[in-house]
Amino acid sequence: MTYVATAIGYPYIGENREWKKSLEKFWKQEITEDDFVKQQKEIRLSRIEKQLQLGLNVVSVGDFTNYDRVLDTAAMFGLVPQRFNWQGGKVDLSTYYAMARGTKDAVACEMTKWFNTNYHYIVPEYEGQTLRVTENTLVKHFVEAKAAFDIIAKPTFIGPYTFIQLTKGYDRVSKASFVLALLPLYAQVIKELVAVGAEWVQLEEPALVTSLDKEEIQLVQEIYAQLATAVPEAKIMLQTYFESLFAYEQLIQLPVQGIGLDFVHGYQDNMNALRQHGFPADKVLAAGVINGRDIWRANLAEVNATVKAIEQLSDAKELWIQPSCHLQHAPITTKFETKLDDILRDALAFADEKVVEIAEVVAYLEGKESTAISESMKAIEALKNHPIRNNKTVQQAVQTIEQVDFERNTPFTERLTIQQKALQLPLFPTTTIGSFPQSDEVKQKRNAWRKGNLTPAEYNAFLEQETARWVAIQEELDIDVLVHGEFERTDMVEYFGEKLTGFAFTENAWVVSYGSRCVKPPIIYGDVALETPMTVKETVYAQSLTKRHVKGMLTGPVTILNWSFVRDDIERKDVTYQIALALRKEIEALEEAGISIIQVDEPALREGLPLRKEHWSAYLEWAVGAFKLATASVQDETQIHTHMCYCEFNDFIEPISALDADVISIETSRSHGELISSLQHNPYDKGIGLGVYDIHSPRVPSEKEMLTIMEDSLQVLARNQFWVNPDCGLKTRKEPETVAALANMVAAAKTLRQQIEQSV
Ligand SMILES: Nc1nc2c(c(=O)[nH]1)N[C@@H](CNc1ccc(C(=O)N[C@@H](CCC(=O)N[C@@H](CCC(=O)N[C@@H](CCC(=O)O)C(=O)O)C(=O)O)C(=O)O)cc1)CN2
Ligand code: MET
Ligand SMILES: [Zn+2]
Repeated sequence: MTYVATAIGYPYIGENREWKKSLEKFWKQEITEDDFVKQQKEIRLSRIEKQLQLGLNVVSVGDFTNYDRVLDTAAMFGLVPQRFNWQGGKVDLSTYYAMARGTKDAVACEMTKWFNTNYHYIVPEYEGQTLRVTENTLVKHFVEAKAAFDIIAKPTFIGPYTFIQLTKGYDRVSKASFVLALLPLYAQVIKELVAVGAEWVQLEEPALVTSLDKEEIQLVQEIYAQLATAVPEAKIMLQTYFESLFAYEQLIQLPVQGIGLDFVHGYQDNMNALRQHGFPADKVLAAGVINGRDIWRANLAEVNATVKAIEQLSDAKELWIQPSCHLQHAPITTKFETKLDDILRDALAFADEKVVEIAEVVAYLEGKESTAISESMKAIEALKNHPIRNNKTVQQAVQTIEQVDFERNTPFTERLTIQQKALQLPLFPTTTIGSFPQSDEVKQKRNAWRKGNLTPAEYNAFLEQETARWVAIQEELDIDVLVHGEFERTDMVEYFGEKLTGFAFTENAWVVSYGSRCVKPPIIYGDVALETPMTVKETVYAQSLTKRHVKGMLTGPVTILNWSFVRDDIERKDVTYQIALALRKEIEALEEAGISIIQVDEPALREGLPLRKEHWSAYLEWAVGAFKLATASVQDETQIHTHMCYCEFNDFIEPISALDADVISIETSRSHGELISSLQHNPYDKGIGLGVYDIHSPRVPSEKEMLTIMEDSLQVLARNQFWVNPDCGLKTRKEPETVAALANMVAAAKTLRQQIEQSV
């Protein structure tokens, strides 16, 4: 048996986020395009070198990107929407980034969650364009790696079925023509790779782990049959991840030379399938056995046992050992984390340490002796016994939750009347989602405070000054419900992690969230408890400056869970309930302090939805439950808001309603029509603000544009339920464009009010 240590993909942001910094400098025109291209190449190659040094036998190319790998695939095939005025030829960087970020004249392509992760990809749009291979970047990167290190790398890109599923713009009829146009291009790219010496080509097909109907399975079979005919000379590694392969018995027979399975997230089902149906003797099995999207050190004794079992159950002619998915979802290295609790630090493995684990597993299979196994077990045992995992009060509180704790006192329709009376808001109230621009000054002051160059009092005074300035701006703009601006927060999850016990936060554990934007997820490693209020001071301060309502602003329990790295020794449900109970206290404290509108953001509720429909109801029961547990104890007069963004919401209206939040603000501007039509079929009766402009673009939308969106929305929503707000928080925007856009938004709301008044 041959064993190969490999990875589906390795992070591209760089140990110190060199990739991000270079890209942002290029956008700001602080470096030239030539410099940028050179820097990106250096980063690309240095990460290959590192993976080789850490012990991989085969590394991937094509796992790197200039912004997003789905966008790369779209650009490679010339799938550029007309509005970007692309003149053909190669897709130049300016067209590429216009699609990602929008321009003055063209709205950006839609951005949405990559399966059940916190990464967002750019949604390809098919408009019937003539497709062709604009540039085979995979060949370029393959040749570049060969020249630098004399290796045969494994080119990887998004496979045809997944790419087709993620593309929008076609209906059932034109789907066939899209597939027909696309497949020869896949074949061409693969042919050219083989011609320059590639042995394996990896096609990533995470869509094959989602629930598929008969027609979809048939399409998958047709696609791969056609590819096999078109490029018989290629060896295709069909790579799946995030769950077990759907319809294993059928799909395992696809005419490809290798199949990759996720034995971490799809462990149970993939093992069962393997036991029942075996694995074809003529194929290579790539086994994802190290969790590619968490931060925990693996128990190598367990992993080795799994791998041995896989080996025995399959007839595979070769076994590849790899992390369960692209490592872009994990931070890069633990070596900078010098401030963590020793027991915790010892139990961590980021991307580099995971690569080493892969090499260790292969060494074990090859019969080499190593102390790695016992060391991993010791580290995990130590963390298990950590006192922070033994907070009896918190554990007891979760065990004694009762049914009444999940429900508000009064049903929504009655609350609505009570709140309307108490809050006295105009028709179509205007508001924002919470954050205002995190200017360079805000970040610099925070940095100075962290380094001890600014006293806590000075930092606090600065934050208050910034809040006061923005309260004045909001009043000037005549916004109805104000926010304090979230200037004290680096990130809506990391900030709460720093305040709650049971969390640890890192110095450098960045992962990419979209484009160049990164997040530093906190680590939940113990029982979660609230010791002191987290947001009361800032909110009450803002409220003291104005007669208008200031909305309290919290991140919800499910989002805190989904955007953190979470301990895996207890159920996710129980961790979430612990967070929910902590938030419940915070919400009660805000209410007690006189705050009458409280927003609890749950943008990650949808992304946490299992990839298989049969698991949805179990997840939703506790996820929706956690939100209700956090929010249900308030008075009828207190209005609970929530917010969601950058997900597919069309099949999600029911769970949203089940949250029993009085008002939701929801991102829609990049995919407006779809949500509207979905609301038509699934009536929604609570307060709702459909985002009227895209906040990911510096473009200032006109009043007229937003008015149109509002008028469309009113086709499916009642007047007294409709709120007006942007798609999401404004922290990434600059001040001038923010103020200009909000001014147009308020003007549009006022015009709409006038129209209504005139019509009665
Ligand atoms: N966790 C999470 N997930 C999410 C979202 C979210 O808000 N949070 N929103 C959606 C995605 N949207 C996002 C929007 C913005 C950013 C974002 O702005 N990220 C920042 C980092 C934010 C941060 O922590 N900033 C630190 C600064 C960290 C830093 O870069 N410091 C400099 C030095 C400071 C300086 O700039 O002077 C350095 O280390 O070099 C701070 O504010 O203090 C970035 O990539 O640039 C991320 C995600 C979905 N998923
Ligand atoms: N309150 C948060 C903000 O405005 C919600 C963001 S959702 C990703 O930034
Ligand atoms: Zn949002």
